[in-house]
Amino acid sequence: MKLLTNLIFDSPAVSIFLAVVSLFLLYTFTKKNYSRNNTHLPPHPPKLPFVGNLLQIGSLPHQSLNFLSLKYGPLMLVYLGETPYLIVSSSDMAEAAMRTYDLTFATRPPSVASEILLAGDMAFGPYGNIWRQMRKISTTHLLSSKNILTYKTMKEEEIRYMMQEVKNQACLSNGVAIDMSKILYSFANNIICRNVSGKFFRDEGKSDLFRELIEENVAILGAFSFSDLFPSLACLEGILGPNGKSKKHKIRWDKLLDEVIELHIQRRECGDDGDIHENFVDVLLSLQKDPEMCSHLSMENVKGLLMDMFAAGTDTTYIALEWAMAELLKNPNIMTKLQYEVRRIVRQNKIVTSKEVTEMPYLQAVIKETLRLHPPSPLLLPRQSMEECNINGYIIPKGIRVLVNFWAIGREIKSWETPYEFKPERFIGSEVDYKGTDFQFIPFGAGRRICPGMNFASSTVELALANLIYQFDWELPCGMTVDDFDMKEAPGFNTRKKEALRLIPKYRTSIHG
Ligand code: HEM
Repeated sequence: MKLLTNLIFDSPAVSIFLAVVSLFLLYTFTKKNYSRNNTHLPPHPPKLPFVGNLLQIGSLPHQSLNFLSLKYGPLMLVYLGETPYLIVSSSDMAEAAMRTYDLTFATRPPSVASEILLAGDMAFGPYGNIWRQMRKISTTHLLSSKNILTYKTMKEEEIRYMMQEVKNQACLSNGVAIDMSKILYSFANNIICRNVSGKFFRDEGKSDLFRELIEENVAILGAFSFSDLFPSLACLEGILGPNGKSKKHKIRWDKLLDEVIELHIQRRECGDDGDIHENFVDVLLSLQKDPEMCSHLSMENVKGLLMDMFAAGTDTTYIALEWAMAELLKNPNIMTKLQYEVRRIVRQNKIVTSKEVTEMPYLQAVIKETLRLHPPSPLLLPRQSMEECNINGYIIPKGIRVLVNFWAIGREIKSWETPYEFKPERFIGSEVDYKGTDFQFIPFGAGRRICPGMNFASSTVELALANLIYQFDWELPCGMTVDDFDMKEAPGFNTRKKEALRLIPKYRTSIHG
């Protein structure tokens, strides 16, 4: 044997022959492998080594991705750093991903920031038993239609607070425009604080701290973390900082939530459980005592769920309200039509009630149109494939991260006539709804990860908007015309308005007596 190897390697002719054969085999093998792995992948824009397509993504990622998809198609790969993302930009492709392959795409990709910050939560957690259990708790005990009816009174109370705030600021400002963005943000924050903590949340005096922490959450979770984009350099994250920032932030959240939970435990021990069914903390503490439930609901899960409600519920509600008001000011005819509907139905009261809102189809159409043009989560929340699948002839590899660009889908010419126009009438007499079955309109997502706060959010936005336009007439700041009114989005992964919404509210004396 030794002789044979010596013969082969000692002979120049044989060596050359072997080298040529090896090179040929290597070439065909790599070529075959390369094409097997790549020919059926969705197309992608040309990319640079290491940074991939990052330089083609501007400060409004959903808009940059929409622009790229017009060239590369509704199913394309984009390399954000080293990491490939599947970008879904049409209703058909969204339906394939979120209905046909609902289970395949039911998980969220791991992310260092969310793993630190939202350990034990549901919204960013992987698909599996823990997620299923928490999802059941949210949909059955926190956000079901029955629960939402229970929250009706507290919502109406929070509306009264907001109206009073508008009134106070209008008095103080002496006819100068007031910062409505601030007021709407406080309202959205207070609604969630109230639901989480109950009627005592104002006495507890934590809402400002919650607001500060939520703002920081948006900054941390709303950006790609370094190690998500460059997994090969993940070890640098500790040195570069974001990791440490998430850890410090998590400590502040833990301290705040521990204090709130402790206050509730003490209050329950003193027998003061007046609104026990009306706040998430008490509901979750009761469930923990339930023998069937306790093994599934650790304190970490309770805190994770509470953080989810803040993180997922505050900004989104505020953004929807802010854009609805902005579009109404930009389109005075639509404002007049909506005011007419609201004021026709509500004649006597000082406040529009949740019941009256259900009789206002144009109001609902205005909100739908707002969510179409200004979806608060334009790329929904990221998903990840749990196995390889085939969509539209393309191989979608296992483990790929997925972003569904609803900002693009809401402007698809094949589904929406004059898609860039704000036209609530398109929803009048139309069956199209955001419940997750009409894939041209999925501002709350679809499939098993659809937003569980959808009904809670829509009833809050409807009630708030109806009251704002029922109780006040609105004007732009002095000297500003509709054409000057800024409608740009702020940079980032949500669609906050760039400029604060500054408006002049005018009381309707007829209802204020
Ligand atoms: C206008 C307001 C809102 C919008 C537009 C919105 C939108 C969304 C979207 C797009 C998703 C991802 C769905 C998917 O992956 O298919 C989501 C998930 C979620 N939302 Fe909302 N949301 C809103 C309000 C709320 C509220 C008020 C709450 C709670 C109080 C809430 C709680 C959640 C939770 C917990 C998840 C994660 C669900 C899961 O992963 O299983 N959302 N939301």
